[in-house]
Amino acid sequence: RPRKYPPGPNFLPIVGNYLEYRKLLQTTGYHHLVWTKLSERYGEVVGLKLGRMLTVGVFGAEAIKEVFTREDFDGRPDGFFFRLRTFGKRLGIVFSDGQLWKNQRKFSLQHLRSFGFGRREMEEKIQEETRSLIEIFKGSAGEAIFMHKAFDISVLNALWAMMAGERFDIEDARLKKLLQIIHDAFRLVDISGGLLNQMPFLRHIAPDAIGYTLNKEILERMWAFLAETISEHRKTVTLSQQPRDLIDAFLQKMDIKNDDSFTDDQLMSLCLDLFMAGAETTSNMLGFAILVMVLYPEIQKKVQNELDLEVGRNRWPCLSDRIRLKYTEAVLMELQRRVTVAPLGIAHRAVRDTELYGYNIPRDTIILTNLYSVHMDKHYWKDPMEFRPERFLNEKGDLVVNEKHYVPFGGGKRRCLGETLGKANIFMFFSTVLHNFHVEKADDVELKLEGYDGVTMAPKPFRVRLIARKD
Ligand code: HEM
Repeated sequence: RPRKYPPGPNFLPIVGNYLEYRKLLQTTGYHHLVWTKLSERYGEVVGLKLGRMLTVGVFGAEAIKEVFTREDFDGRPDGFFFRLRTFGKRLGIVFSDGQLWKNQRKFSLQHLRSFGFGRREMEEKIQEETRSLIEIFKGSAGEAIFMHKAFDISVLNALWAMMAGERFDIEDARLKKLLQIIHDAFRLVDISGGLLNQMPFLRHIAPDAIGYTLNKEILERMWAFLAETISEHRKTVTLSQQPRDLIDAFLQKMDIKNDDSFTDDQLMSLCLDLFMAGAETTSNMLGFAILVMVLYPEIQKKVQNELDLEVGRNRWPCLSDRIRLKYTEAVLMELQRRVTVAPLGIAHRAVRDTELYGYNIPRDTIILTNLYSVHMDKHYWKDPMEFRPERFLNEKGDLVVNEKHYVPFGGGKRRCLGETLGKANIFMFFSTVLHNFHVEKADDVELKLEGYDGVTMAPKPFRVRLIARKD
């Protein structure tokens, strides 16, 4: 153990704490709960060694805020698993760091904005998507339909319009398959990169068992899909025309050659990152949102009453209604708290030898911010397991939130880049579905808010019946 490393169980040779971790995973069922157990024993900062990776878990609002606000922790882990996605190099945006990440984050935000991100155009795109999806739902009204991934393509479309200037048909079989593969990829490992990162040599011995084979297959499919889109752009883009989308803007920047981080491999990696980050989280959250409506019919009724009062029956909800739809907003905030779709956030890395809470953190240690522990803090939330939207409303019915204790999108310089889009999509789809339909349970099985484990939480398959509401 490094000197004054955060407390935790003793390391074994080669495997470190891997075996103990695995045992705890079997009993708790979820990676974030393994860490919760360790935190109960060792405190706010817990130090493990998983295979060859020093990995530190950080718990509670205070300590996590410190990680978010200190530059020492702004890095992302390096290693086999992370490089596998980016041609053996450190590329992309989610798992890159240093100057390349800074340039790419700035570029992405600037250009997503110029193609509508956070603006009226984005809302219009989302509205188009809600209309298409509601049409499809109306076609199957009254039937039992699966909801755990019903929003996959719809939420991706607004992002894809800004990135690639196109939308997908909601029934597009090829894309459905691709998104299924992405869901699978997110279930395959946890955010620390799993065994592929901790003991990469195992891929030579047991490539299937540690997920190497499946991982490669998923990546190859994604690359093939993206290569096609990028090559279409390359054929038609010119330096003299206004860029049509983010891919155009990137290709133009490559031609000017004033920044060597704009390469073919980087374009592919950036698209992969944005596509995956944008596709998985929002869709899962909406799946859970519908699940909550089935689990708590009285909350569903209250949301619908508020929609009828504030929006009326003559038009559909829009983003500017949000400030008046306080209860609906509180339901969505409570949802993000209770589900914490990225329970361990996205792994950070100490970029230099540093300390946290008096413990030494060697350079390159992986830091896992346990966002779940912030949202489940008994002292702060009192009854964290309960689904109670009222905790976000004061006596006057106004929304109240303490940013330190509510971190679904992380914080600091690494905070989620897609927050505005994610929130807009969630609000628009949720409110429009409830404005149009009563949501009823379709099967006689017990439904629970607990989802599949992985990099993100995903709702398990469930079906509902959508019953059209009267105008
Ligand atoms: C409900 C929806 C979403 C949730 C809960 C969510 C949550 C998060 C969290 C917790 C992080 C990690 C913050 C950290 O490192 O400490 C993150 C990062 C990120 N998210 Fe999201 N996200 C959502 C939607 C989106 C969307 C729609 C996009 C699409 C553009 C996106 C793109 C990203 C990117 C690119 C990063 C990495 C940022 C960086 O490393 O600089 N996210 N997100």
